[in-house]
Formats: sequence, structure tokens, C-alpha cells
Amino acid sequence: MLRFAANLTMMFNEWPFLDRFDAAADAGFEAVEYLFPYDFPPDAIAARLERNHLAQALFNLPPGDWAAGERGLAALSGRLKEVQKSVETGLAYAAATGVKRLHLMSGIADRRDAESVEAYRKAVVWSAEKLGRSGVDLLLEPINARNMPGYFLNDFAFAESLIRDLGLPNVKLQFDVYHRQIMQGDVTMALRTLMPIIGYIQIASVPSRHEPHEEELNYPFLFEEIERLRYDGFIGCEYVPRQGTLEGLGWFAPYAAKSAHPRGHWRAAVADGLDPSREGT
Ligand SMILES: O=C(O)[C@@H](O)C(=O)CO
Ligand SMILES: [Mg+2]
Repeated sequence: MLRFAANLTMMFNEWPFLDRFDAAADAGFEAVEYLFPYDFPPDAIAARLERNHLAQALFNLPPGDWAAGERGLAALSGRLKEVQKSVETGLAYAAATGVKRLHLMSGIADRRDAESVEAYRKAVVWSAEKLGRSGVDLLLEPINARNMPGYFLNDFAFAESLIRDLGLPNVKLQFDVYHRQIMQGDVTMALRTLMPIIGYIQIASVPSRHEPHEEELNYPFLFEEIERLRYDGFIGCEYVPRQGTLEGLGWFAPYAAKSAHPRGHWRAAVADGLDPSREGT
């Protein structure tokens, strides 16, 4: 069965960040992802997850100085100590949220530069080893150059050969269907070939990065394929709603877990004029 995680960086922006957890659960999501949790204390995030019975599917390790244009540090030679510090920070949030996979961003660097390739490899190996001791997977995500010009990890073939070559059991591919379609296409065949090393899948329409039922990709077909390939993780909904988050959730209705959700049940009971405390909720 397919299970979806709402991306709280892009979706539910009608609410302040912490309230997005409540809104996502009320809409029937069982899990959430976002880029970064670091502006909020780990406990505050853990409390929102817990009260909404949400799983934390994924977030990124700290990426360096985002406001100054940094997009990760892993491939930047001379920055390994900062990568190591970022992994420590990520682990503190992982302990609080229970997340089992963290994305290490490579940074803006030239993949033709041997020093950058070496720095990246070292950062991946060190981070994987460290996260592995806590049972956490390290994810590597190829990102297209239109969204992130100059990004080091902008090729699925490079990511695949590195992951296979390292052979570390907790280093996995973050397969963002949106990036794959823009960069290299052939999404179905790529899913089939890469499924053994895929640790996480994300979706959006192409080219506008809106709800998945729009534009050039046939997501009902891809969802069937993902199920057929026995992917059992969450699928991250990393899209910018075209008009409003709730208005755009028609595509998600068949997958929403609203009726099984305790807070959703509580709210439904209140709306029906029942006493929710007598409902055992
Ligand atoms: O696809 C993306 O943009 C994200 O998954 C990410 O982690 C970097 O922005
Ligand atoms: Mg992504």
C-alpha cells in the first residue's frame, strides 16, 4: 500500500511551521518531511509528531549557510569538519523525531574537479558510518540544474555508481521523480533498475512542481509501478500547491488515512456534537 508524507516546507504554508504538522494530520497524512527542522527545538517538533501520531519520514542535514547560497558542504574540500558537526546536529534531531533517514546535500561544486569528488566521497563515508551507529540511513539526492545551478550531485548515474561502489548498507538513493524527469527522463525504467538502492521517493508534477496529477507525468501509472516494485517506504509530496494546499488534495483522497486518525476522529466527533472523551479518543 502506498503511503505519503506531506512536505511541510512546500505544503501547508497557510499555517505557521509547527501548526503544519496538525494540518497535515487532519488532512489524512501519516508522515511528514521538510527541508530543515533547525529553527525549532527538537522537543517542539517531537511534541507535534507525537500528538498527531505522525511519522517523521525525512529531513536534510544542515546545509551550511543557506542564505549565502550554500547548498550543502559535502563536496567542498576543506569543509569536512563542518560536515561532521552537521551530522552531530542532525543526529540530535533524529533522536527526538525518530527519523530513520537523513539527506546529505553535496553543495555547489564541479564534479569534474577531482578534489571535490574526493571530498564528497570522504564526507559520505564518514557520515554514513556515524549515522549507521544510530540505525539511520544516509540519502544522496541528484538535483536538477534548473532548480539548483552548479549543484555537484546533478547526475543519477554518478550517484548510482558511487552508492554501488561504496557498498555501504545505509547509503541510499533519494529518488525524486521530479528531478529525474527533468534531468534524464525514463522514470519507469530508472525505478526498476535503481529500486535495490532507493531509500526514499519524492514526487511532484513536471515542469511546474505542483500537485502530481498535473502536467507531463502519468502518476497513477508510476504509483502502480512503485507498488509492483514493492517499495514500502513513504513517498514525499515535495510540491508547491498550485492554489491552496487543501484545495489541491483531490489526488490524495484515495490514500488519506483520515478515518483512522485519532485527532481527526476527535475533530469529527466534535463536529458531530458528540463528547470525544466518551469516544475513547
Ligand atoms: O528536491 C529537493 O529540492 C529536496 O529534496 C532537497 O532536499 C534539496 O532542496
Ligand atoms: Mg527532492
